[in-house]
Amino acid sequence: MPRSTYTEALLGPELYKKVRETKILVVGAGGIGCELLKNLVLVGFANIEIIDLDTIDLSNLNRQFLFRKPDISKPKALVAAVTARHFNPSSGIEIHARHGNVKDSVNDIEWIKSFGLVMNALDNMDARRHVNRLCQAANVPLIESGTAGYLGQVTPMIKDKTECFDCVPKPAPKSFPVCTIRSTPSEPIHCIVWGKTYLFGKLFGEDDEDMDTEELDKAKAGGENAEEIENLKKEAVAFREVRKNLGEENGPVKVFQKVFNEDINRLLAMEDMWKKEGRVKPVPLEYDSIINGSFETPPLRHSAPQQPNGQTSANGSNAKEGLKDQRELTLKENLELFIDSCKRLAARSIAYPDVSLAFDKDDDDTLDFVLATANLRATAYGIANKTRFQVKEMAGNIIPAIATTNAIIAGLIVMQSLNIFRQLPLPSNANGEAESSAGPAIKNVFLRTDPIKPLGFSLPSRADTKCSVCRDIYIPLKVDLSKCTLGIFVNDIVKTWLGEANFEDKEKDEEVEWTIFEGGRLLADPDFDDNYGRTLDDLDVKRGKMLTVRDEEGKWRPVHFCICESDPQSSTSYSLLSAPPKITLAPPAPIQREPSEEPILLDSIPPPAASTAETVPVSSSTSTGIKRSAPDDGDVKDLTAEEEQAVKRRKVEVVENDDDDFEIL
Ligand SMILES: Nc1ncnc2c1ncn2[C@@H]1O[C@H](COP(=O)(O)OP(=O)(O)OP(=O)(O)O)[C@@H](O)[C@H]1O
Ligand SMILES: [Zn+2]
Repeated sequence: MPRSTYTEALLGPELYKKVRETKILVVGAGGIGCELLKNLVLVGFANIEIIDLDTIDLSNLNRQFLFRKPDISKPKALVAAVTARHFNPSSGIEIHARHGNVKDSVNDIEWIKSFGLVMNALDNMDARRHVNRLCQAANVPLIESGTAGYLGQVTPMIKDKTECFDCVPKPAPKSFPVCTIRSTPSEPIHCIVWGKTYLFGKLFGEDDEDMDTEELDKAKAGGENAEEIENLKKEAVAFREVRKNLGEENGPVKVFQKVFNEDINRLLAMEDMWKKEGRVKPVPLEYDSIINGSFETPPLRHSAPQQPNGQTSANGSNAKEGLKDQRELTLKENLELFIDSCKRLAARSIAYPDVSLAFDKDDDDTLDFVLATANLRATAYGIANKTRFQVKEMAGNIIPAIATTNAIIAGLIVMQSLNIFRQLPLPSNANGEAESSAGPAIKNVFLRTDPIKPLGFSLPSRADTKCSVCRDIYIPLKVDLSKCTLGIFVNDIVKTWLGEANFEDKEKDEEVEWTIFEGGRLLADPDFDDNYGRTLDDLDVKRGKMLTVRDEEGKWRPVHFCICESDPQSSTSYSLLSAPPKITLAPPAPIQREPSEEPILLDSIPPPAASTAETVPVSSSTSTGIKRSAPDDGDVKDLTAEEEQAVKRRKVEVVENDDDDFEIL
């Protein structure tokens, strides 16, 4: 009996038909994407497109199980599609795999409209935002997802029914004041950021004098110590000298001398700096005495176990024990590693003078350099040292990725996709009637570290009426970019076609004045028609971009014309597919979120050991139990100390997750 017999019996003929017929898009073939694709194929989704820009890396293999060692360097999407098909070979499943960026211009509104549902399995904000806007513009339901260690979430986003990805502001990337990083560090992370973004850049990165001055001027304008900023400017100039001599035999020792001795002495001379409460004066490091073992290590500012050899251990472990990368280096070892990694990097800079080096957690030379510099600086400031493993995790912004979490989240995505199919009508049946059936409510689902209640859900919030993504108006515009001028666009499309739209609350004789933007570029306004004679091509308005039209007064919501490929049959330079839309008023004030929109934990919770996708209840029965806030975005979540401990204790498979979203500085 074919596999589909059971699925059809479970889902019922109506839902199963939707599963078979709806074309779906999976964006990302990484940790979640691989699990998801396999699930979709097993359930019987028969018309799948998957897109991923990346190729397979060795570090993906421990959790992206559709890939094997011989697949390394091959496109993820292509390999994932070939492997996943074997999970359900008999059912005529079509998987169209594409190796490319979802942001490519060919992936325009017309393309996204060809899908009945989109599922994101991404790892960065930028791509998520892009897909969200496309889906909102095209009115295609999106299921957003993310994991961070043991945490995860699945969030359906449906235009006019739920909030979108951009309705909720996202936390700004973590950053530290310039002076904390450059002069007064107090935590290991400050030393790591200094080594990775400052010292590394100064010695081996692009030497951008203007950017340096700009950053320092900004810090000064922001109220940071003016004298210190002037000193830092001088320091930047001195670096240029040191950098020139880096390739010489004693170049790295000179760098050490400057950075860990002279610069620290210079800082100590600034008496005022150390008067501030809580500031701990650093101790200059001395090359010779560290090498001959006579250097007296400064005490730690926060008490931590002292090793018999004078070395301190951040975690209390013996400095000589443990796995190679999980052992703390001695001060002398850090110094030797600093000199050695400087030599290796200098040799690379000399061999390829036109290529500026960049920190990469998987590049041993750069990681060794950051490890050694961070620990030397930490020692000078009485801050606990970190192991290579810890520095790699912190400098590489690594959030442990756990295969099981990805698998659970992928299962929940499929459950939610079935809920969406139950709730939403299919485009139309043969008779042109919309098909829909009632079913369990669409929910946001959260995977948490609470062993008693690992799964929680909330009913989706309404869209924020001020959201500039999902509340705006989108119109596909098929246009021959080489023929259509901005003048035609403004006069024929905006003033004439859009001018005939039904504007909410428009006075009889009210004149609307329009401003035209592409992204952040102003192309035209009532007093600026210089570009009218230029074609859209000439103005770099390409397929996949949007021409945004705003009324000068900001009374109505903006209208975005989404540029699509022109119709080859069309004799005109553009074609609009519909009548002008209703132009609604822009909202007057931000809305207040209602307390009832807080996440609610599930009433019936599956036992932790059995918390698989199949055991997640999908009934709409809700509980008014304990309320907890959900992670706003799985992939930007910092693990708490408790969660970090849990990761270590359970010795789960911990793998690297190069999260593009989270930046230290
Ligand atoms: N703009 C984009 N277009 C297409 N695919 C994208 C885009 N941005 C990210 N991706 C893909 O999304 C997937 C996310 O998967 P995941 O979070 O497991 O990251 P990863 O890169 O595979 O793993 P790691 O970062 O730990 O090495 C990746 O395969 C990545 O290539
Ligand atoms: Zn929104």
